[in-house]
Amino acid sequence: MANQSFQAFTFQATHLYAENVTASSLAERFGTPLYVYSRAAIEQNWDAFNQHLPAPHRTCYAVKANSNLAILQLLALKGAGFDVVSGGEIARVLKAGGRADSIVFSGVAKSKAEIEYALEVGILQFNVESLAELERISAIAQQRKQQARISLRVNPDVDARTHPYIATGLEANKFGIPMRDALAAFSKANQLPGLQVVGVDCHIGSQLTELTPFLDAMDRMLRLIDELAAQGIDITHLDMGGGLGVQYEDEQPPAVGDYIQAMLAKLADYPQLALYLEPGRAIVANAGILLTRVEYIKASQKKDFVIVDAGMNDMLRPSLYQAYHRVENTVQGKPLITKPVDVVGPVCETGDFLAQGRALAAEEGDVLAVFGAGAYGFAMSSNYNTRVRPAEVMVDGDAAYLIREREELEQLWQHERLADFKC
Ligand SMILES: Cc1ncc(COP(=O)(O)O)c(C=O)c1O
Ligand SMILES: N[C@@H](CCCC[NH3+])C(=O)O
Repeated sequence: MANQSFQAFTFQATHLYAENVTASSLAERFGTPLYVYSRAAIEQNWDAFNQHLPAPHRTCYAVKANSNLAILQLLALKGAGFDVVSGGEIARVLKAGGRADSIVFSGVAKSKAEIEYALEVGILQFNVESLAELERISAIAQQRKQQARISLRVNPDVDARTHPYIATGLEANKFGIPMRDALAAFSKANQLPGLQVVGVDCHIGSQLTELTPFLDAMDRMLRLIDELAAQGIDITHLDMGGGLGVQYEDEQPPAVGDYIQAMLAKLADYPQLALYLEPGRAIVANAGILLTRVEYIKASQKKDFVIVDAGMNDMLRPSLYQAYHRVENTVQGKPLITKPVDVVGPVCETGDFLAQGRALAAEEGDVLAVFGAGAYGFAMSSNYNTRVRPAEVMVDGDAAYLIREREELEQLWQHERLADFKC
């Protein structure tokens, strides 16, 4: 609960509110499925990081968690930095008014064109994931008569104790350079003419609910920084990535302040080091819900199916990770369905569910809210089954801004062409 002092989505009497607006009025006005975000919640989550991590430290919001332009705009107005993983995300940040020199560029497969683009616009630094990438960036920077600022992402081989699909800090994962090769990699980077080595980077996974894996990884990074100093390579910042978890069900993740203070305490003997963090989920997850309307109720022997108009194409986390998201009727007070309920979508996959085995009150036409949908919700949506992706709305007090129009069918095949078949 520690990270949830502000509750953007609350029941008042029988109705769910998003800030000061009822969820049912939003569903009526904008249609469903609909992602709804709270400006105040995003700002409060951001402020928690910013307040505990003053300059020269930096918070770079991980754009992949939710890349809607209005969300990036809001964070840019608050002075955020950004962590990106593609040229597309760089372009989004710039389009939303973010500063190029606040961008760190992560990711294992940066293309030549993306590196060119990043150097062209003048990003803050590259988080480099392999020796081959070091050489590629150096060569491109040299051709452009530039020096690229780089951090090397080191894989500390620490168990993040999270879902295996979102753990990234084990040697078996594709990310970063193994710890045992790190010294050699830094020494190589230091000799490459197009590079300026500035940092050490690591990111061990997402939805972490304990401090210990972060602190273990940090100890390993600080030992490496000592060894680098002994070799004459001076590091000016340590990027510990993102990964702080949120409460979806009954997890008790550390509070932002405790998480940051524990890390800053480890820097007491390193006055030259700035700490960078790249939170995604912790900024937006609990600042968003997904509204979906009940199409049908279908009874079966052991359980009932509440069939809704949002599917795994709109919200993939339950299907992909068996992730738990709280689901509630936006109008309370109706009797519970007597059997356990699976909330399922329209997509033709058995794995198309938003919730399983729940106690729920629902009738045809009701609007349900899926909580914790602000991170990796719309961002992982698709057009599978030729379904248009949902609209997105940002609520700010009494006001609701449409920040993404619902797609239209014609847009789904606008880049397809009928072939000129010979009959
Ligand atoms: C390099 C990097 N930084 C930051 C993040 C953001 O992670 P989270 O949303 O868990 O804070 C990720 C995603 O896991 C990542 O891969
Ligand atoms: N997509 C994941 C998080 C992945 C983080 C990316 N490195 C989720 O929904 O939980």
